[in-house]
Amino acid sequence: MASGTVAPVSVSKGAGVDLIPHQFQYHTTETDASVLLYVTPEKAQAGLTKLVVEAAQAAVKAKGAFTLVLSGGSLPALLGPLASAKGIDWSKTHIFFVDERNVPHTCPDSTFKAVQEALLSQVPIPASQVYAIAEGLPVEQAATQYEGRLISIPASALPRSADGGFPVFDLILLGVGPDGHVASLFPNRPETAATQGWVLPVKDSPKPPPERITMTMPVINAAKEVAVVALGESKREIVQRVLEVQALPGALPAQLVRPKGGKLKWVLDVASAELLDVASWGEGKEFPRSSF
Ligand SMILES: O=C1O[C@H](COP(=O)(O)O)[C@@H](O)[C@H](O)[C@H]1O
Repeated sequence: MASGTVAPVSVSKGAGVDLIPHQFQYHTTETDASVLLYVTPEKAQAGLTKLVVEAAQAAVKAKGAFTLVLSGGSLPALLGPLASAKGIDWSKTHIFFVDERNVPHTCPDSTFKAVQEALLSQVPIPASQVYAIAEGLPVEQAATQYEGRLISIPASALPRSADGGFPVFDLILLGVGPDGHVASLFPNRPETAATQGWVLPVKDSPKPPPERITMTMPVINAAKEVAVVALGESKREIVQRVLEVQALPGALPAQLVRPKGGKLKWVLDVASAELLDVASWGEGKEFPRSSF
């Protein structure tokens, strides 16, 4: 058995059958993990919207602020419905980027640009609450500056973890690349193995553009909730590898995502879940857990 994994699994079907046709709970020693499997990408998008609204409401009720961390790639295009969703107080919402490309905000590669167009331009969020990467800096400085901005946020809005003093974001939305990378934490790279630091520079990313900044795995794993969103046929192979095949150390960053004491959710649709051995899930499925 992989270290840190504990069966059994309780399968709960029918929690909001329309939006969540199948919800599979995985309980591990570190995190409360589940897979939300939707029949269509549209229903998955609606499920993602609901998940964000619920996290926002809980965070504002608990501490008067909601910290939401976003990824790039295919994720921003799914965020549009949040603009009209009821229940998010944008004046109390703070937006961060789990990783960002070191490019101008006008560049098509900029995650900030994609999120701005899909969501932020549609909602009344104060500009000071959107934590974009600084433009035009060498990537090391961009990472240091981003980390410094996070450190300056009071613990009342962004608490620190008891274990290591990492920021505890309310919700981090991740994508997963075909090689299993999350954020800009790529397989077999030193940034992925980092156990210290909040934000690191990436100078030669295997996926273009080469310069990026990224939050570290300990920051991701300090979050209250992490949702990995993987929709469509192009994700089916990596979803199966991450959820069902224990990788060699360092080979699959997505298998390192285990928010300590927080919740982990995988948001899938039928196309991305097609290669999963769903029939065996009710018999005590374990999440594979590789190390770096
Ligand atoms: O480069 C990146 O890739 C991942 C995955 O993107 P996807 O398009 O395959 O969904 C993304 O999560 C990350 O933020 C981004 O910088």
